[in-house]
Order: sequence, then C-alpha cells, then structure tokens
Amino acid sequence: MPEAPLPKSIATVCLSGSLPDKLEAAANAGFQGVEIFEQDLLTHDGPPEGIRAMAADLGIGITIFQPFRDFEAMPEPQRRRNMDRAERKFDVMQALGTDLVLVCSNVQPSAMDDTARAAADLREMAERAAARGLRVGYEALSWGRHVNRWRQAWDIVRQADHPALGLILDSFHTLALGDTLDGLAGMVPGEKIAFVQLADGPRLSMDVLSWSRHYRNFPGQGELDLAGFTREVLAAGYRGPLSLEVFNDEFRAAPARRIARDGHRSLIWLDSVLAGPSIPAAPLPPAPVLDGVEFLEFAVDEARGRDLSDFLATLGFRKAGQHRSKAVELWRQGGVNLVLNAEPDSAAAGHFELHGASVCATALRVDDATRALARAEALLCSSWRERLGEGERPIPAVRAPDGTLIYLVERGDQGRSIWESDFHLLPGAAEAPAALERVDHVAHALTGGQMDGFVLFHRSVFGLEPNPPMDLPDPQGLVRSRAMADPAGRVRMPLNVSEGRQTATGRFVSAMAGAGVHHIAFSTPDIASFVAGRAAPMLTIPDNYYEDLAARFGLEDAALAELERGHLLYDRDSGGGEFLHAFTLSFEDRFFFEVVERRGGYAEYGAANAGVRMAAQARSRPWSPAR
Ligand SMILES: O=C(O)c1ccc(O)c(O)c1
Ligand SMILES: [Mg+2]
Repeated sequence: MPEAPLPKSIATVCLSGSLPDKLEAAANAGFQGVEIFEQDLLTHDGPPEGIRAMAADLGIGITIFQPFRDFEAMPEPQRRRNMDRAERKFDVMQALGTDLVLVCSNVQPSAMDDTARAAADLREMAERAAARGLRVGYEALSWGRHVNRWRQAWDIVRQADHPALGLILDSFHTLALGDTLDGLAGMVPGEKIAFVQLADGPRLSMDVLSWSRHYRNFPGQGELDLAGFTREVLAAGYRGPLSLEVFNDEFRAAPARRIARDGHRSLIWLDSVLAGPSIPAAPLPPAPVLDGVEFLEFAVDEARGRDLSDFLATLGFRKAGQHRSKAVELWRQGGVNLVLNAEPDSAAAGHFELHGASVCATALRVDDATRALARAEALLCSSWRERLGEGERPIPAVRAPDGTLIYLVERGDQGRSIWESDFHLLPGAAEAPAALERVDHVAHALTGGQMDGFVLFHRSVFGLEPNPPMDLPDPQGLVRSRAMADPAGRVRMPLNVSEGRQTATGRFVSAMAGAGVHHIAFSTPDIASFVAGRAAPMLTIPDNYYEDLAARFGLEDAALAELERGHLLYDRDSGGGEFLHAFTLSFEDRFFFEVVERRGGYAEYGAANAGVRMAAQARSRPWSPAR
C-alpha cells in the first residue's frame, strides 16, 4: 500500500475555457498533473512546445496525451495509416513533453473482432513508441465495438506483451457497466497499469455513451463506488497518478477555477475515505460529529428586521436577547435560535446588499470546532472570522459554496455560552405548549450547475451523505432534489435545483439573485396543537388532497379531519413511520418555514407532498405584515 497519496491529475476536458485557462485553473487548484485532451490542443492557437513551457512554468506535469482513437484491429489500408498517425502523434507528445498516450478501444464498425490482431497492432505501436522513449496505454471504452471491459483490454495487453504497453483503467467505464475490479490484484501486476482515470456519475438508465459524455462527475458527487474501485487499483500495486476525467455539460459551462477546486477537493476526500490501517496516509482530520443547528442568521435591514420579527412572532418565537454592541437580535423558541442581523459593516450587511433579506449564516454544533475548521481548510475551503466587539467570543466559520457562512459551534456549556458572552439575554417567558424543539432541516434552492459542488462540499467537509436524486413536480416545471444528512440525522439539508424560472425554486433564486436557504423546517412533538395554537399564516391545502390521503392510507376519520383542519400534509414510510407537516406563507416570496412532526423514526421529507405544496405556493401570495 502507498505511503503517501498518489499524485493528483485532471483532464483538460473537465474544465471550461482555452487550453491556457485550463492549465492555469488546474495548477491554481493544486493539481500536480493534467491530461491533455487532444481537442484542446488542436483548437489551441500555438505550438505544443508553448504548452509544455506553460505547464512547466505553472509547476504542473503533463501526465498523458489522449485519446488516440480507433487504432487496433483495423483492416488494411487503415492499419498502415494508423501506424503513420501514431508516429505523428508521437511527434506531438515529444513536443508536449509527455511520454504516455491513451489509446481507447476501437468503436468503428469496420474494426475486426480479433484479439490477436489487436494485440499485434498495439505491440507494433508500443515498439514504435519505445524507440522514442514513449509508452502506450490501452483503455476499454464501455461502448467499444469489440472491447468494452477492462478484462478484455488486459487480455490484449497481456498478449501484446511489450514493456512499453500497459492497461488504462477508467472507473466510469467499469462501474457504468455494473462491473468491478474484482480480481485485478493477482491478475494485473501494478506496473502494467499505465494510468488510472476517475469519474463518478449519477445512476441513470441510458446508453453508456450518452451517460459518459454528459453526466460524469467527480468522486463523491455521484452514486458509483469510487472508493471500492480505487482501493482495488491500490491493492494491485498501482502507484501512478489518479486522474479525473469528467465529461459534464454543467462543468464545461462553469468557471474553470471553481470546477478545478471541486475536482481537487474530491480527490482529497477520496484519499481520506481510502485511508485506513493498510493505507497509512490520512491527510484529513476526521469529519465533525454534528449535533444539530445551533442557530440560523438572517441578514436584514431595520425595516425587514421588524417585518421578520412580526412573522416569527406569529409562529410563537420571542425576542430572547439583544447583542451587546451590534444591531443583532436573538429570537428563540424551544431549541431553535434565530439571529436577525442588521449591523452595518458586517458579513450580514454585505449579504443583505447582494441578496436582500435572507439567511446569511448557519451555525452547526460540532464536537470540535478547531478540528472541523482544519478539515475544511484542508479541503480547500476558505474560512472567515467576523470583526469582534469587546469581550465577544470568536466563532470560526467556513464559507459555503453559495457565499453564506457556516459557523462551527462546540456543543455543551461552551457552545451555549456564545449567547451569554455576546448578548443581553431577556428573561425567558413561559413557553407556549407544543413549542418547537429544534431545526429539523434547512432546504436550499440552487441555481443550475450548483448541485454537484454543494453535494461534494457538504459530504467532504461535514460528512453529510446524499440520498439518490429525485424529481419533484412544480406546476411551472420540475424541481430536482437531493437530500443530505449526517449519519445520526441531526443535520438535514435538502438541495433543490430547477431549470424552470417560475417554479418555487426558480422564483427563489431570481428573487435572491443566487442560491440560498429556501425554507427552514422546525420540529414539534404535536403539530396539530402547534398549528391550532398559533396565528401563523399557513399555506392552505385543497380538499382533493385529503380525499386522496384517505384513499392511499386508510386513515381514521378523526385523524383525517385533524389533518384537514390544520392544513397538514401527511406521509408514511414502509416501516410505519409517519410525517406530518405544514408550511407558512412565504416571506416576500423569498423563504418560508415548515413545521414537522416525525413519528416512529420517519427519516424522509414528505417528497410525495412536494407537488401539492408547490402548487399551493404558486396560488398563494406572500405574507404581509398587518401594519
Ligand atoms: O468519450 C470518449 O470518447 C472518451 C475518450 C477517452 C477516454 O479516456 C474516455 O474515457 C472516453
Ligand atoms: Mg477514460
């Protein structure tokens, strides 16, 4: 097993922009190497020697030149022409200063189903390469005409039996076909593995070519077993680069530096997942143990702060504290703390300028804030410290991909004391019955192309695990949703994205000019009493919904009547766990609140009701203050 993480590399095809842009972004993100994708070189206006010099100046190696297509097992005269073509590409490689070329398995209908011929052709190519000090790697494309599995590619490489020829493994081609690397160690010597490419992907049922060319993503962003794949590669003794090769429509359209940083983050995360007794390199402090949301902070101005306080009061929140030196209020109910920040010249004020009234920070209770911050920084996140007033406690924070802050608060007495040290706490009024217990989940609306980056950020930094993606029907378009939660279910975070501009998600991101917290759900032990005992402006649910509930679940009349009276939505899981929830109207069509009651270990979010909720929201107007 390796003593240190393997070198990290990224293919230029992952990134947007010109070839120099791509090299700069890869170097900036901290990669040691790049794969030069041929298309990027031939659209570049300048000699390969210039790219070689640029890479050298940036301190980044060119790990491989790729792909060389449709080479092996062709009839004459293509066979001869392919040898000439190879020589031309060897010239380019020497100018680039890379010694390895990727040959992907032939997709041509005219290719022959002849392993011996394929082996002979690759042997001749390797012989020609070796004469120039170069090497050839052979990769099975999952849609190759006759060779689409790594075992077939290995069979050919083994038969060719040339020291300058090796096998290239690509996680996507292997895992997309439902294959694994079982048996690799023992079958393929580590030094015969010339190169390893990594890509994850969502589970989709479509042809592998389209899937591969449009939906690959970085390790940890998809649903394939990248850790298992990479473990097998290491067990076989491979010690070359781990290289990201991702074809993704959204990545191609996103800023190269952001995608390159996400890519490097994914490999650092993968190293940490692989680290164990047999792989000693453990470069990351462990993920924090999360104990829920300590507070959510809203950026407001004075007027919006008044409106939001009124809105919160209808839900039973009370002002519980005034900051000692800043225009910041604490509103509280049960275990839920909401901070309203109207302080000029603060991170919140900057957020308010850009986005208007909205959540600008989330505070997570962690077991060890220093360790959590160190992990985030090792995962290339930027940290933040707010300007402190006299005697205030510093709270470390990490910047999330939407620009909001995530504060790291240690739980227990110390964690609580952030309130005592920074606030004049008001005497607590007796809590109304059925008060809120805690923040149940915080749902985010994202703009197109942000989902994969958010999933990777929360998975790697905080150890939240993503559920499979699902589609939610809004009357104005589909909303794609992926929920994330920590193993204990203390921090839950559904992420939503929508191409429709008039969906609930689409309206939010246009009102907000970007991604942000779309709704906050609070838990209560008794939602029917909660709703009956509050003046909160709730979303009304049509009778047809309750008709259908009766049909689907066979609820007692009394239970059904109670749901209907409170405009409560209902769901039940396969284990009999139940979920009752209700929504407030929105605050300025920006964000809204949800109240939930979980019974019997229900761990989901009532996705079956999302369509009814979004249709009701499309009909309803935002709440307006009585004043
Ligand atoms: O989509 C392709 O053509 C292609 C090319 C080279 C690769 O390494 C690969 O995995 C896919
Ligand atoms: Mg590949």
